[in-house]
Amino acid sequence: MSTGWGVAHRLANPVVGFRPSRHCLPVVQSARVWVVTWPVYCNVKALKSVANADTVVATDDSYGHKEVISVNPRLYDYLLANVREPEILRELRDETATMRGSQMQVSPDQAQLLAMLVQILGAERCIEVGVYTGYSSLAIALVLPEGGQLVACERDAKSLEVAQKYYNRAGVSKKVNVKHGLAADTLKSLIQNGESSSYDFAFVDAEKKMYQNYFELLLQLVRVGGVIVIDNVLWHGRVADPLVNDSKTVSIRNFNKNLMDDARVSISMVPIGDGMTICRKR
Ligand SMILES: C[S@@+](CC[C@H](N)C(=O)[O-])C[C@H]1O[C@@H](n2cnc3c(N)ncnc32)[C@H](O)[C@@H]1O
Repeated sequence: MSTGWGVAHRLANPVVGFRPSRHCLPVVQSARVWVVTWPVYCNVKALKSVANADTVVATDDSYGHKEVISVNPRLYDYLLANVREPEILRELRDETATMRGSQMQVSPDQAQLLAMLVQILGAERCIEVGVYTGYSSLAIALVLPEGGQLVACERDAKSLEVAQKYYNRAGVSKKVNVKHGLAADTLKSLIQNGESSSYDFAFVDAEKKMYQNYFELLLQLVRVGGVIVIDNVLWHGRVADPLVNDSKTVSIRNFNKNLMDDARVSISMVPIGDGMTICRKR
């Protein structure tokens, strides 16, 4: 289990603050960047007011006076200190932090939630769309029973080399069926193979504009009661900003709206990492 959270992790994760020097404290959270100077950081009163301003996001009537909080850097550090991250995942995270695209990796708290869902479901057959260097897939594979299977879809061979190395090191390579290629093609071929309704759990974390496509294919592959988790549904907060209308944001926004109206699944949008929606097939 890890005991500390290094700069590498902080740089790799979009919701985590990081402290590169004693003189400034840049904080990246939900696409906003603040710079808090060191004297301010050291001033407990000032820090408290920063924390209060950024932590409580709603107490008004429209939320029934419920105090709704947002995760600020200090609180997120606390949250991370309460994640049980297996050593092998920490090592993979450290190695990935030196690589291009490391910010794409799910955060340790997200990986822990995925593993928890797999365990609650008693899942044996899983699919991941978008493996990168394998952090989330390894978190899933580690909790699969002997004989469990994870179909891991990824188009980038170089990333898969790293993932495969860690599957081997963790002793889970028998549980991971790596599919190198376009994820939609892999999912279609599973359906053609007669594997519809045979999967318990799926995690989607690849091309954002393909989310609706992946979802439709996975809905065929997952059994009734099975779960599909979609990452990046809050898209750095851009989905909620009507002034942001780039194609990826619009695509995720439309996907979220379609999901709201989709009677085939129960849904829960969770503000963890960059936002995840958990869908249970009805
Ligand atoms: C956000 S990253 C996945 C991160 C991974 N879940 C983790 O936690 O480490 C997205 C990955 O999806 C892959 N990808 C994007 N489009 C794809 C596609 N059409 N088919 C297969 N993989 C794709 C990218 O190469 C990238 O490695």
